[in-house]
Amino acid sequence: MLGLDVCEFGGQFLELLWLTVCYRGIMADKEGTAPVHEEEDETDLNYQAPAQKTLQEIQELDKDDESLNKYKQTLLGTGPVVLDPSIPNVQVTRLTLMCVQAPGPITMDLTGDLEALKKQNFTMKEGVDYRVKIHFKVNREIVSGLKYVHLTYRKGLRDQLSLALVLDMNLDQLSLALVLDTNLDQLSLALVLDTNLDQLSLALVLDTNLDQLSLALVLDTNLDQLSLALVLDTNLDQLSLALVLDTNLDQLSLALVLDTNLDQLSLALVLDTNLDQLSLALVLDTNLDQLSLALVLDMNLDQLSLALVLDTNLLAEFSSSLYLTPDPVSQGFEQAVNPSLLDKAVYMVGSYGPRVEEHEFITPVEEAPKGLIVRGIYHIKSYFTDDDKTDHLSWEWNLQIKKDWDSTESCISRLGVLSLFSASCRHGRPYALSHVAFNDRHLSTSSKIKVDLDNSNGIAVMKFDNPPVNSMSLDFLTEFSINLEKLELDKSCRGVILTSAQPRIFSAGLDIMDMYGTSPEHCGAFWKAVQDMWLKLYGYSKITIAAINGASPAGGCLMALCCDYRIMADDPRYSIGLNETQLGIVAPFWFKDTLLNTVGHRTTELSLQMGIMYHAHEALKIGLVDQLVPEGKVLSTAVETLGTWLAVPGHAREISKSMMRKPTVDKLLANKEADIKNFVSFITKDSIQKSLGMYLAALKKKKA
Ligand SMILES: CCCC/C=C/CC(=O)SCCNC(=O)CCNC(=O)[C@H](O)C(C)(C)COP(=O)(O)OP(=O)(O)OC[C@H]1O[C@@H](n2cnc3c(N)ncnc32)[C@H](O)[C@@H]1OP(=O)(O)O
Repeated sequence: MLGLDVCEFGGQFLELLWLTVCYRGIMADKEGTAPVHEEEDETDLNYQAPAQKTLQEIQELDKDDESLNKYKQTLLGTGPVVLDPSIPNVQVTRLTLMCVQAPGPITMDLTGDLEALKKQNFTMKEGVDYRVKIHFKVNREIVSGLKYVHLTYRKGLRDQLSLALVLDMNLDQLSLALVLDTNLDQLSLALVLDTNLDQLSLALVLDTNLDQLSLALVLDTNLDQLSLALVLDTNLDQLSLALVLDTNLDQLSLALVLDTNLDQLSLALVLDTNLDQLSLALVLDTNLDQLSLALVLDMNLDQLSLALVLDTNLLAEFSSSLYLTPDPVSQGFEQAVNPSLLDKAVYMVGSYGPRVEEHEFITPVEEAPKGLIVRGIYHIKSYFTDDDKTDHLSWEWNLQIKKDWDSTESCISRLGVLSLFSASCRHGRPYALSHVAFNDRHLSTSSKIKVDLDNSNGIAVMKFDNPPVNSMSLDFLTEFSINLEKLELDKSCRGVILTSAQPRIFSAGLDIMDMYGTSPEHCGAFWKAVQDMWLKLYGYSKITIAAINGASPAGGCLMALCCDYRIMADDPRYSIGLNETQLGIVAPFWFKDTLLNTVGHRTTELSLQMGIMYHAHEALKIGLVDQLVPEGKVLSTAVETLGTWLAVPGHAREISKSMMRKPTVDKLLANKEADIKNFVSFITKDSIQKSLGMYLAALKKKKA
């Protein structure tokens, strides 16, 4: 019966989706002009827009079908929410850089002065994982094929550095020429030294790119003759070095040390001659990120000293105490200073209907670039557009990649919550209050988790408050991991209790809406957030206790299983278990391992195959939970229990925990990417989507 309903429903739903696609054509006529993206490639798909339907026409279709109407509401919204035609149909309100490791949220307000944003730098630590989240509103009409385009330019980029140093001394003559030319791929150095205290010549030519290094050094002196030749040639597999040196006519010493591998080249050249003294030391150290050059020259025919220290990341700042002449072909230098397009990212946002609440779109996880070479300021042009190139919003901003975050204080103050932070400090519970303030102000207009740290005992209580059922959406998971990480770093926190602020439900597990009908990119980002939550919680160094005050299926059970101890409300209405198979999906290996490590092999086998939800007493019997207490005492018992755990020597407890759990954690760490791929390919399968759809429909039907 359910199957039949779902089939019919599926057909209608597909029709609805199709009509939504049709809507594109209409929207193109109604909105503003297209932004000019010079850098954007055009692909003509010869697409013929199907017959157009208005929002009203779509809403009229099958209007007696209740379940279809519910879906229409989800997809299309309830209808226009802003009638005023002077207000744009699509309003982009915020962009947030979501990063678990960030000391505070990185949010830009897009409803204010966009010009001011151009001058503002948003700091990101190199190498961190982040996602971009965009909030936007749709006011009147369905908008289709939304896209977020992100063009990244390097600001102040010097992808070329040229240095020429010419020195000419005339106390019996010394000439030195140093030419250095380097860009990201190539480094060329030529050093010519010529001195006429009865003649010395030195030429050093160094040419290296990522694959090949050539060095030639020729030294020639004629105070009763000295010759030196050094030839070095190396490529990816090979290094050749030839050094010829011989003289003792009034003393000359030369030492050349060259060390290179694919990532690094170090060269030290020391030359010492005593024909009334000349000393030269050249130290060159370069890798793909960095070039350091030190040249010290010391002449003593009435004395000349020269020191040149050059340190550059091949891109940005460099300094020299001597003449620094740009590439003679000044055009090259000019070009180097101008920003150049480094990257273009296009994210398909999708189609959305009018709704009072804001929609949000989150990009897949990206890794911030890492290394000295990439640190610096990037200029970003953002476009919120669609297939028809309507310019819903374009703005510019700067992203600064740094070795580390700005200090917490400056980061928070930049976001305008410093006053809240200091106010909370005055109340003696700096973490909890500042954090709550920070959540209220930034993480979302509706914080999904309340954190309260009691400084008198070091116990933090995290209360899930994501109505109606504390489902773990991408936002929830991100907020959870950030909170957990902050508590881990907070020395005044000694243990964490997880519980729910919602009546009768600890957590309904993963938010099915994040897995049903969403893009593969979204599924990937979502799954990464699930993994991160698990990795953080299962491998958490501090004591964790689950105070399970309600139903706890699937992901809710997993979260409880990650804790060190589980106290459940003794109420027959509440059940707990990994019930994934009941949804037609398979719990991944790390869900299985977490259960296995708690209740043993046989129980896990039964539990997973059957997707069993255990009532509180059964859960206690199989060891899935450790203690049952009346509902009103769940939290206080958790606090008491944590107190007894805190009496155990912390170091020994922590090592024991790690000893037990590390192999399980390592297993996922070693397979993180593959696990994401598996999940995405599994969850996006038609048959799995159908199962999820049926499960959702059954949930709703049960309610009806
Ligand atoms: C390789 C793949 C591995 C994937 C792993 C997945 C692990 C998971 O966690 S999957 C999620 C599994 N969760 C469940 O099966 C729980 C389903 N929900 C329930 O059993 C019940 O909702 C409840 C016992 C938690 C609460 O029952 P109650 O009667 O109080 O509330 P309902 O009327 O059922 O629900 C209210 C509302 O919430 C929606 N909802 C419930 N659970 C979820 C969920 N997990 N994700 C998204 N939405 C959920 C439910 O549909 C209702 O929505 P409407 O008000 O719109 O009808």
